[in-house]
Amino acid sequence: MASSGADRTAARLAAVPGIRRAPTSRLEQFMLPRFLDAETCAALIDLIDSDARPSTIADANGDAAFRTSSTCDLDHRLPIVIAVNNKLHDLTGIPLAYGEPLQGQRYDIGEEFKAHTDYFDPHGADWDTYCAVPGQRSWTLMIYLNQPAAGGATRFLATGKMHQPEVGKLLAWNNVRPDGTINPDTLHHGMKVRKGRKYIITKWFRERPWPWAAGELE
Ligand SMILES: O=C(O)CCC(=O)C(=O)O
Ligand SMILES: [Fe+2]
Repeated sequence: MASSGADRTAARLAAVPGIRRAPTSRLEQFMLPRFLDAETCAALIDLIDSDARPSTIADANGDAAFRTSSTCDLDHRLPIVIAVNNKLHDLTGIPLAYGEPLQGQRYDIGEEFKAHTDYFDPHGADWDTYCAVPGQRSWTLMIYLNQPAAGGATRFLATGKMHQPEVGKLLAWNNVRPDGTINPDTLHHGMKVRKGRKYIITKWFRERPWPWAAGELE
């Protein structure tokens, strides 16, 4: 089977001018300021506001307050979404076919996404539903679209680092280890917004191609 190339993404990212790698061997994680320009971020915020629904999680854990944000499925046929997807593909070297549809997330005051990992539990009840075809998630690419007046940092528990939202800033991390097993050291917390609103977009790549309909990515 053709590989997604995700195992080469860390080396590729490490060579990007201005990128910073987390100084740890526990996970592959990077931060790149100003990956998207302010105009693109503002346009994405408008799209998210036009079509947001309550966020959900796989393998429900009984905590109704675990993820309290809103989610927007961004229409991949829109020119701006095509442009952002292409940029993420160029950055990671992972072909577009391996990406889930791009999503937007919005957090109002008091909303958060408690400490979690983005991979699916291979033994969890929802594995077949979400992973039978595309397989496990590999890389997460997350971009802050704005800077809320207070709160909304993303905290990685393995590094102790709190990443502050800034317009266009990108975070990237590999949810699996080089041997393909899940990496629990990717545990992270989208912390409560204290003032204002927080907007991000997220792109998750998979081990195998996403079941896009024929011609959908052209
Ligand atoms: O909002 C954040 O800072 C984190 C978001 C996140 O972890 C996710 O969407 O999986
Ligand atoms: Fe996450």
